Amino acid sequence: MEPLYKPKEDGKVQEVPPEVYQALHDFGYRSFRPGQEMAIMRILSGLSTLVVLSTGMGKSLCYQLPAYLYAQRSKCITLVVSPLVSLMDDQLSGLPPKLKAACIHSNMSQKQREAAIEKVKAGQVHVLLLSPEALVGGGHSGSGCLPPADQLPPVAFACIDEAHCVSEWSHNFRPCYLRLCKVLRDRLGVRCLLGLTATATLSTALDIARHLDISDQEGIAVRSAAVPHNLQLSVSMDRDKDQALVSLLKGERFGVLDSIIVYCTRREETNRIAALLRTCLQGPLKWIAEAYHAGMSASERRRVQNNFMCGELRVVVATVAFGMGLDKSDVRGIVHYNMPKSFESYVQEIGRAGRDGEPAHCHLFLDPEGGDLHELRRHIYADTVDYFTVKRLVQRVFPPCKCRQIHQNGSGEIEQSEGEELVQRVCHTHERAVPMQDTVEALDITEEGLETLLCYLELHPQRWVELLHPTLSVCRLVCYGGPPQLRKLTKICPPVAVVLARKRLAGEKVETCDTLEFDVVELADTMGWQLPLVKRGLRQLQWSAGSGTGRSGILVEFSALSFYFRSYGDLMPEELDQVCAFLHGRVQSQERTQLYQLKTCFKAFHSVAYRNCSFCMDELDETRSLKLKELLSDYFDKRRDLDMSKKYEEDQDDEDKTLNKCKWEEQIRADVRGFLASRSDEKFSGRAVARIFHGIGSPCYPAQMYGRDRRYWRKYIHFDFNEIIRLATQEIIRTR
Ligand SMILES: Nc1ncnc2c1ncn2[C@@H]1O[C@H](COP(=O)(O)OP(=O)(O)OP(=O)(O)O)[C@@H](O)[C@H]1O
Repeated sequence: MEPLYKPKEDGKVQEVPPEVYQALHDFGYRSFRPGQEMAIMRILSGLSTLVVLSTGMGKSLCYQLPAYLYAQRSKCITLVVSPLVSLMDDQLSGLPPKLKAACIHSNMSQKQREAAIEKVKAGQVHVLLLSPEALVGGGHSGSGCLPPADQLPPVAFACIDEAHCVSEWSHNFRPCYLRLCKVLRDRLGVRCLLGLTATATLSTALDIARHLDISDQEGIAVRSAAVPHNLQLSVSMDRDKDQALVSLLKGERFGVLDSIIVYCTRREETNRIAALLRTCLQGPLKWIAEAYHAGMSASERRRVQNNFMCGELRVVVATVAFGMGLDKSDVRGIVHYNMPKSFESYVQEIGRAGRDGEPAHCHLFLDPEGGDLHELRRHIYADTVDYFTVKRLVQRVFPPCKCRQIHQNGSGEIEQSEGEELVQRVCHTHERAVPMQDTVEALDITEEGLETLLCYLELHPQRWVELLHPTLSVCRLVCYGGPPQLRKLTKICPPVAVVLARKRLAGEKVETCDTLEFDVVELADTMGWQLPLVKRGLRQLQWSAGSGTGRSGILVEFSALSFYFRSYGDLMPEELDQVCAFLHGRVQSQERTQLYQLKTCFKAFHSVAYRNCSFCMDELDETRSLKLKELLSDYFDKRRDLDMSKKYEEDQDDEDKTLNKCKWEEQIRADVRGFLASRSDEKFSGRAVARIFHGIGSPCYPAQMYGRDRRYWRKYIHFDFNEIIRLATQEIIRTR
């Protein structure tokens, strides 16, 4: 769609016209907050923009105002993609009354979704809120919920909330976000994208900007200070954290504060600590402390949140589930009972305090033994895969094709150039499907993990694969009229003829056959037909020709939700090795980068920590608070490599490692042998054992089952994960 204003000759935006100020007033605001003006003018000029602004600084206006102004000029919609389905209804009701909006997400019934789409088609909606899955597909349906672009009003622009999820180096990469940009551009013809995020380092912001096709300098509209000035930060390393927490909340700094959130990592802990605080604290408020976590019922959570919002509840002891979308400006204190998983999380969580600009206090308890650090490391290891698994995946993604053979038969030889033999690509890619559930079980990786690996292949400069929408790939066709009915089908339905002919070639008896089951993606690809056409043709077999509504006595079912993509089939063995090496290297860099960041985070907190909280519970030494803020802005504002694996390697403390090795190696080996003997009827890889020793569940070795044996589960959480893999693999080979 045409932008509302033309950018100036030099690509910069025009002065803000009066109608924009008018709209701002219509929304009930007197002036713009920093950054809003620039972002809004860029969107109205059709220039893609990334807005990085701390929570509560007013990011939403950056899409609301342009959406409103575009809709004033012509019939169009603005798409807003937001990953927090649970907050979508709140977001909807929080929109300015002038903006008409609807939402579509996977938790809605089919009927509700259809009603929303009807409203959109009828032009009654300015803003359509969507979950990423509703836009790009995923989950069980495997397809998005939106009708084709030609049935929708033109899209003015699309806003991507939590835009950091698009960067594979961000603290919260979501592979479906990559597909999201593609779908918006290719399928819906969107040219102007607005990315919103509260937390991104400068380097991540540049990476996000690249994905949003923002090339100009001003594309990253705003970057606010990492930590607001009104927050006072402190860290301490107490041996008895429970006692320290109670003392802190009774001390002069926190004792007078009304609204406090205490963040814990584990759900069970929130209950325990809330009970502890109820016992140890007394006060005028009706409820002193309550727990909040995602495992509680929706009504319980609502009750706790409401009591906190209206000021009747002083302390909420919560997991990070609490606070997203919380619009309470006078939260006065944030306490981290455990170390947060990254600087991004820390900044986001403390950013929930003092939004009204008044002073607020934040305190973090750092485990002196590094217990939290070990706990957080587990999550990093949970996502990584070994070389062998990568190889098995690569075999599934690049099954060999016959293109080279056919090409050679045709042209006689492979072309040569300047005396060197070149690997000539003769295959122009094939459409393939890899069933999700099967692969999850066979490779013992989560669906999300698999999708991430496929994304890496797509992001590689050589574009090893091109990802398409997930699809159902297995077709089952049953002829209730028996084998003669199936044979008749071969005359009217070429795909059925091909499947049957292949069976015959494979030496199967087709005369008695009345049921077929086949990979419809592979079939369509071999025939050179488009998949939707083949599927439609097959589906139509269920209806009698001519009669319109009569059943034909043929059942056609599609199942097995699969990753669906285009990939080459003529990769030489050395190229396949290269692909494996690339993927494995990528996974390792990611693991090391995250480990490095985690360690950096721990070191930073450690460098400003008091020995115990008695040093900061009554008053605060400003210098340590300022030093932590400096470390945080250094982290967020300096440009540095996204891949920090080299730094991690440099940083590895060899001495420490060998010390650990000598002390633990024999014991770990003995435990591996003991573990294998106790489960002699099962098969384990070194990684599977290491996961169990670290207390990490996986699709094939779930925590519910393996966590019961307390002898081994989590036993070596403090010990280097990769080292356990090495030891376990050696022991496994030895016991074979
Ligand atoms: N220009 C403005 N003038 C005054 N108030 C504003 C302005 N823009 C936004 N606000 C107010 O600031 C508050 C926070 O805005 P908003 O919810 O958009 O923040 P946000 O950056 O999206 O936060 P989060 O990251 O939590 O989603 C809202 O109450 C909103 O009404």
